[in-house]
Amino acid sequence: MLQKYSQFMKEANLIGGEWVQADSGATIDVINPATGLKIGIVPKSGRAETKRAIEAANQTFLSYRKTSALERSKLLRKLHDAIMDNQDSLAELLTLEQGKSLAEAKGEVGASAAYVLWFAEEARRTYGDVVPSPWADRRILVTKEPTGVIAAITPWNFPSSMLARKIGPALAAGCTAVVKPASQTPYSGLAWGALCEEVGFPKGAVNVVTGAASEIGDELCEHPLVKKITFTGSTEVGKILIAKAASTVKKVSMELGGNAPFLVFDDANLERAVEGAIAAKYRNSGQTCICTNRFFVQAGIYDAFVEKFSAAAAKLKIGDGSEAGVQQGPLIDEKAVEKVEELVADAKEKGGTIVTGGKRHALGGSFYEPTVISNASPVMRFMKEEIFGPVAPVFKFESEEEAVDLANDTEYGLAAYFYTGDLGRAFRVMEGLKYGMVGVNEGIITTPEAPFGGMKESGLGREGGHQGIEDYLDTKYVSIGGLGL
Ligand SMILES: NC(=O)C1=CN([C@@H]2O[C@H](COP(=O)(O)OP(=O)(O)OC[C@H]3O[C@@H](n4cnc5c(N)ncnc54)[C@H](OP(=O)(O)O)[C@@H]3O)[C@@H](O)[C@H]2O)C=CC1
Ligand SMILES: O=C(O)[C@H](O)CS(=O)(=O)O
Repeated sequence: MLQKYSQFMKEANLIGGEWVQADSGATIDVINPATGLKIGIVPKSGRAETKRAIEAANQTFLSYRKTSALERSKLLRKLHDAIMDNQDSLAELLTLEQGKSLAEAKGEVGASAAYVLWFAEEARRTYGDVVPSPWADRRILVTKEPTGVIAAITPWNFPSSMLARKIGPALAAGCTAVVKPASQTPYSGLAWGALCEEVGFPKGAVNVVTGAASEIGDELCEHPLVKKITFTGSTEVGKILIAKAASTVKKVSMELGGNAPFLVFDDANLERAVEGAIAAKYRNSGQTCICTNRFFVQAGIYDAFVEKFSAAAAKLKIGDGSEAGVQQGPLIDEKAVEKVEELVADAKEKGGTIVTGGKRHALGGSFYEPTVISNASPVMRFMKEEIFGPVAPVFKFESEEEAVDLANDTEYGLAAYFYTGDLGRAFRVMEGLKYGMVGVNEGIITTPEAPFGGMKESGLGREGGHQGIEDYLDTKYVSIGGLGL
């Protein structure tokens, strides 16, 4: 029987409105992480195809930039509706290539639509200014104009919603885009091209190329017609892109790695804290940049928290994300599991206690048991390294000051969470944490209305909120004389 997702499973690249193969005919296999089986292929494009995509995007930009904000807003609303009308198919495709549970995949597709709807509204609010002139015979205007062709490079962990946070504001502002999805999860990115085509965005507005990351990346970073690079992925790759983008002084938005702390104070609501901890740790099998990486629990509540938290983790249903009721899918690949195994072994060598999990799941492949490790200590690699897997080290602390110092002891600054029932403590800790996003008594905080982004080496810029469209606009100051005033 034809699977619902097949209509979106594009085994081609979208360049200037045409679905094409790589010039060389080379392809990349796409693997289902739950089964290890090949689900399809995509073109292995390189610099030449990327150059053509950039030129097509620029040709379309010359006319698309002149569309009215209202026109762009209406197109984005149609895109929102198309995503929601196809939510089940897009979610099936996402689970097939990324492995997350269908429930989480549907949630991610819903988030994609929500970001598009938000930017459909923001499109009509890119206000400028009329400034009181210091000259009686002149008038001063400040206007906002679309930046131009933007390049979007996205990771495998949220292959749909990461694009929503880039394509949404770009199209809202009047920009056009060249997209490079992650090679392990290309179909959700290619589906964006199909959806934009379906709702009537002009050919060349959104171009999607798959293939050799460094080749495509180099062309995107070096081509003078690309005016902005927006990237979500590792800090390591982000630094490469920032350096390469400097050659043509491109704007950059970077959503990079994280090392989220999760503080639980003695005065916290324990049930609420455990519920938030499960959500903040095990979403997408721990493979999100804002998943908790380090739990810090005050001494008075430590044992009770570890007991309840590990019991809840042990109950999570592991399996193929396409199966009903599954809460935890596989990790993205064997390399990801090996990294998790290294970090767990390091913790055990340094005195950590495995309370639950701590090994590969009986299902085999890249399935790993939800894991809780007590007696965690700052000498463990968890303290500095992003786990990107379903492993929760729980550290103990005594004082509020110690907790905030431990939480801030990292070069990252993306998301942080803490639970307390004390209002004064809430403000002291919120203001003391050096993170771009803070959850207070909440473990899930992402929403289109709020600016998503980090401090320090977690990145530059914000996605979502009214801030999210600013990076796709150029500010122009106009001084008008000769008016005979
Ligand atoms: N701050 C945030 O919002 C998020 C941050 N992340 C971070 O990303 C990491 C996990 O995601 P992962 O996909 O492995 O990250 P990577 O940085 O390895 O890859 C992200 C994207 O960059 C591409 N890429 C890799 N090397 C280059 C290059 N030299 N030039 C251009 N593009 C390149 C990849 O292509 P290809 O797939 O072909 O290699 C992929 O599309 C973690 O550190 C996580 O914290 C992830 C999601 C969100
Ligand atoms: O890639 C990620 O980790 C996402 O940014 C997490 S979220 O936006 O889905 O919360």
